[in-house]
Amino acid sequence: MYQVENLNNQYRRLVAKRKIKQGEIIIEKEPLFYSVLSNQRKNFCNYCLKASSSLSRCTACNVLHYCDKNCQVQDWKQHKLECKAYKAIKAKNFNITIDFHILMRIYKTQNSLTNFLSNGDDFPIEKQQFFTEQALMLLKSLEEEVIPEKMEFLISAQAKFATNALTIQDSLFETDGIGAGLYEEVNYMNHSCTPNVICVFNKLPQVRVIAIRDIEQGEEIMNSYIDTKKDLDFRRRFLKQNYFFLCECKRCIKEQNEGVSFVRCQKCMKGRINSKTLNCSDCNTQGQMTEQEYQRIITQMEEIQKQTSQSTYEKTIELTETAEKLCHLEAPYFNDIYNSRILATLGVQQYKKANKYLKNFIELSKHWYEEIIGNTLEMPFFGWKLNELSKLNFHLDKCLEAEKYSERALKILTQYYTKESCPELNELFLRLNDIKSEIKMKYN
Ligand SMILES: C[S@@+](CC[C@H](N)C(=O)[O-])C[C@H]1O[C@@H](n2cnc3c(N)ncnc32)[C@H](O)[C@@H]1O
Repeated sequence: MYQVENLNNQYRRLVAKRKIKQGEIIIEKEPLFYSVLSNQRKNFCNYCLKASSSLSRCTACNVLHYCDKNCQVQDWKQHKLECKAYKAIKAKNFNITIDFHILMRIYKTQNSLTNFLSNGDDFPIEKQQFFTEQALMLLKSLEEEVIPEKMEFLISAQAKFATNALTIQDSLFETDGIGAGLYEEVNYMNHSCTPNVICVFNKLPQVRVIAIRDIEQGEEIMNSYIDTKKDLDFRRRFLKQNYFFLCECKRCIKEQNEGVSFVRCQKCMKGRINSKTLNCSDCNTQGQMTEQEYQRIITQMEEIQKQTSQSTYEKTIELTETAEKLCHLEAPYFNDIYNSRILATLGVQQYKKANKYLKNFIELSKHWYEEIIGNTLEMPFFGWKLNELSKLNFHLDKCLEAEKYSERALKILTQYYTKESCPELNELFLRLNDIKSEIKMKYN
């Protein structure tokens, strides 16, 4: 279905060997190495990566958490090689990050990750010093001699992990990630801000790379390394700092040349201010806004985006209203702001309002995915949002609506997940049965 192309013997990419239809699974792979993010260790099992509120810790090192004896025994094959070292360094208050943990496993298996790009020299000097410190700490914890070959191996492994690690997501995309892993072949996928595939985790920690739109024969298969709803500045800055390239995808070039228009004109309150010309689309006078005013609005929107996720219901509503005066709803910040508004409204049990907001949110997201990113709506994200809408409608006793949303959600989600591996999908199947029974009772 795909092949690896090697340009100038240094830049690899994945290319479609035939037309790939939207929804087709392109790659399905187990990781070479994976682990839970350090800040999620108390929430997800280090072996099966499933969420649990009753994980138990390895009593010897107190670092890794497991859901049961079986997972602990399975992981012991690897963990026995590091447990003593972790106990020793934990006592010195050294923070065992996911990077350090994976580095340890790479070192212990002596996998030199030959096919993984390292970007070694591009890392800033402070980062290279950090890699050196971590390598020294690792050898010290194992009471091993520090020799140049070992240091070189450990520094290169860290650079390779930083360049190729894939974030492991929960199926509902509710967290910023539960872990990270290194997956062969997936590591050849380059970035685009208008990706044609998405990575999902149906059977943790296995990854599935799935086409989110039709891909033509010869087209490059590309995923996104970042949240595609971020603005041009953010995307380019992040990619430059972490992956050392200037993104020149079609979307970045278009936004760079034509600017974007989502800031509301503060004079007429109707038109849009173009980020390049600072002209309003409605009153159409030149220089409707100064660069400083424009930047102030962007900063304020970023601030509101952060604040709404941790505010009370009243404050969230107030902040959303302020945001609506500053920007049109297509602004990249509204996705998170709207999501917080839905959660806050559900929190105070105002289900009818939440239902209305959720419908608006889906409309808003449609705009993003269809017009800006150019994808279809057949993405898991929409499936889960439709699932939420179905739950809300069922709760509000609107069974016919609930049935319609559940069926649409199932149609999308079964392309990505199986009910045997994804408990949330199984729940959706069961709920649809309940909804259908309720409808039969009501209308027959
Ligand atoms: C996970 S690797 C992708 C595969 C890589 N091209 C290879 O040969 O192994 C990530 C690295 O690929 C390069 N890369 C990925 N996407 C790119 C893009 N859109 N433009 C330029 N370089 C890119 C950058 O060097 C980045 O750090």
